Amino acid sequence: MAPSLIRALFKIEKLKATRRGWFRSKNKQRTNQPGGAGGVVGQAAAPEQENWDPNADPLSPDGIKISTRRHFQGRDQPFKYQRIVGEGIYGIAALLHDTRSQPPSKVVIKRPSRREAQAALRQEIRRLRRFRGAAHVLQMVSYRDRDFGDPERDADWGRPMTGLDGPFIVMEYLEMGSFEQFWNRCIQARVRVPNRVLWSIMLCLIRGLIAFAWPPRGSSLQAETIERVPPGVRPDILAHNDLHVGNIMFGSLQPDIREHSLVPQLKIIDLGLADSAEQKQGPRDWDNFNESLGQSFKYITDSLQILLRLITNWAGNPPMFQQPAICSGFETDAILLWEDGADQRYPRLDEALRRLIGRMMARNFRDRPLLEDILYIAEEAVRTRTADHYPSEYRREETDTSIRAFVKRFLLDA
Ligand SMILES: Nc1ncnc2c1ncn2[C@@H]1O[C@H](COP(=O)(O)OP(=O)(O)OP(=O)(O)O)[C@@H](O)[C@H]1O
Repeated sequence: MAPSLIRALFKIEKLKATRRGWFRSKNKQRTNQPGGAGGVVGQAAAPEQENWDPNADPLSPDGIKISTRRHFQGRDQPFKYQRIVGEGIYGIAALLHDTRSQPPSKVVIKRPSRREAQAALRQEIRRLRRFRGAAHVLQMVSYRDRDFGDPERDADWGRPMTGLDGPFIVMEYLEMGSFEQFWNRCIQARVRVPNRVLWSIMLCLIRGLIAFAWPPRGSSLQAETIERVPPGVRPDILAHNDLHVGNIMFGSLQPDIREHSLVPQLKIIDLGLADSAEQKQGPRDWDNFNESLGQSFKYITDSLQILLRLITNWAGNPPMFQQPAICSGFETDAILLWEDGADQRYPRLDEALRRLIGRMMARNFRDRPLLEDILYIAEEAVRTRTADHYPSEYRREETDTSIRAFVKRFLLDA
């Protein structure tokens, strides 16, 4: 192959890998604050006021930070400004304390810091409306956008937001940070992630995928419901288009819901680039559906593959241009798990999980299992696996007590 072609291919692969989060973490700082969300450079570290330009253009990152802080520092304002939790190309995300609720709760407001980013935020509002009620997608609490009229102006939300320019989104606060931060912590500690935690993460990712195939389109008061495959309903697929490890975040523990009583649920965020799959791929048919869903599978299992790499504490970059490995007679891109000798290298890994990932990442989407089937397998694993399922030498790290300690160390107290 000509060197220039190799270089071009390498660039494409690196771009893809960066997108997936393989390289991103090196350039990021962690906030290291208890419950601190966000992994974006420059957030909430130094005293914010001193770093911002007071004469900044109102529609610039500094200008938006200043106007947000000022607005929510008003004396009668029930939402109290806390800090910036995220900053990106789009704009800023600021944490607010809602003093009216009992006990007081927290929400995040996302505002664009560039004119060009306003359209993406409007798109995100449009998309988030479709996901109302989805347990594994970020939930919007309120918003303002001309296209949809003023915020859902009930007495609760309208008044505190008066005077704040749209578009903006008010959303639930995901207090335990991103999958990427979690991954970094695990890598640094060279820790093995228990199988039952991996299964729980896998189930969340599958449920998120179902939400993207059948967005619930709930009302503004819709309670969150666990995603299931609706029998006989054709999917209405939305492609996320930016599903990297920084855009998957941890929510909270839910003692009343078995699935999340030990491990917090994951939520997909940042729907600014989400788009209908059919717009990209022409008229919808089942092949298109499978293909676009297959692509989402790949993003999702890329995230999971990163997690699985923790088991060997391998922090290097993935090999490029690799031949696929073979799993159950199919070519798979889950190479790390299925290349020769991988089973001996990951002796603690639940074989059913290894096989499921191998099949989900089959290179040919026609070889991938049906969504209903992977959901069933993951649900059953989360429901029925206890420490007793695992060989005696690995059992200790799979007990409820060990998992609680793991979650406390790497998520709750991190
Ligand atoms: N609801 C939330 N709760 C806690 N932190 C959040 C929330 N929403 C966003 N963040 C933080 O802000 C960061 C940026 O948010 P988001 O991904 O929505 O913006 P973006 O500029 O579109 O990002 P990207 O660079 O991934 O495209 C997130 O990575 C996260 O750290």
